[in-house]
Amino acid sequence: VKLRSIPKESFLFGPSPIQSLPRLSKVLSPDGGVKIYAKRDDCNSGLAYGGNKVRKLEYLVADAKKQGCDTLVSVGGVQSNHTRAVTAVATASGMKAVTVQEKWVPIDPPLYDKTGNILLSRLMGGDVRLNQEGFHIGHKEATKEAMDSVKANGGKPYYVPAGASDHELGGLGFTNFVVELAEQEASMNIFFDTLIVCSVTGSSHAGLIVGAVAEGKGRKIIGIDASGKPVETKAQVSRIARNTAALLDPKLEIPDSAIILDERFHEGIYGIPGPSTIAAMKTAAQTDAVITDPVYEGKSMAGMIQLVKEGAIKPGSNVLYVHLGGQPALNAYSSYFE
Ligand SMILES: Cc1ncc(COP(=O)(O)O)c(CNC2(C(=O)O)CC2)c1O
Repeated sequence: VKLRSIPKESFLFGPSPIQSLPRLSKVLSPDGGVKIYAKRDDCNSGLAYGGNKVRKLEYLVADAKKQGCDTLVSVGGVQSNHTRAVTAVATASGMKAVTVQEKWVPIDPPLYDKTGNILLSRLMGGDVRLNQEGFHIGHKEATKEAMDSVKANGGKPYYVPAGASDHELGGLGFTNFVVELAEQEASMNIFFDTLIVCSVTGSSHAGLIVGAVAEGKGRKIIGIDASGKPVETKAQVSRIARNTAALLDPKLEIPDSAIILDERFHEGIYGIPGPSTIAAMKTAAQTDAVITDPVYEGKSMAGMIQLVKEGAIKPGSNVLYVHLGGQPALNAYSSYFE
């Protein structure tokens, strides 16, 4: 109830589509024991390829407007989907965007800082500021400088942390995702007992946990770490989940058992695909033409494939792959697919 009373923008087309993946299901569960579907948050909005950040930013942009801000300031890697989404929602809302893009991934393949997400941000007129700072999911010094520069120019900046995650409103988007999912399940007459989601700055995963615990239907949320720093990610997921629960219903307890992060698929480092990521991307693309990216969804797809294959997901399960986006960055990683 409280969730519906919190203001949000309308950046989404409506409920993101739920798609059956029959050929992938057949490959992973030949006896039909496990059925796999995807909820396509990568197709959730007309704003510059949409994705999970657009869903989260519905709440943060409403807050920015309430505060009379005119510029969104945020941070990510060179090929950040998040900073592209911040630029998109700012532009569509008649606001400006300043994005600090750091060297979160220690590689320099052809066109890495010219194509994909950063190209989109520039095309939308974003103020894109590159630096050489390394990866971390926390708050970064360079964003403070960017905030100060906006103020110095008479602007009123609104700070959006990495991934729109470590923010009071960061978990609401994906808590609302579960409400939306339940409505779709009712009309489809199905229940997805297991959700698989990529986890890095953690508020997509955290929001799903809050939604699942609040609805009390025993829905299992399995986060697949892609940060390569699972201790930090798990701590941030836990913190965001508990802060979001407290915001919505002080009596809502998030048990440790609800916070599941599988650390086997990050391939040792954020932002670089390894063999299992590339193989998973090809499996998804070559069964149901589901396109994933080498930084995020390719790693959660690898996680889902392994979890189904090893029998960690019991027969009779309906598994929902939560597709959060990321495809534009593929163009910066073409050298990995030659
Ligand atoms: C396509 C895609 N899938 C999953 C995730 C992980 O989501 P969380 O950050 O909410 O854990 C991202 C995040 N991306 C970040 C970015 O800067 O793009 C915040 C890290 C993502 O873009």
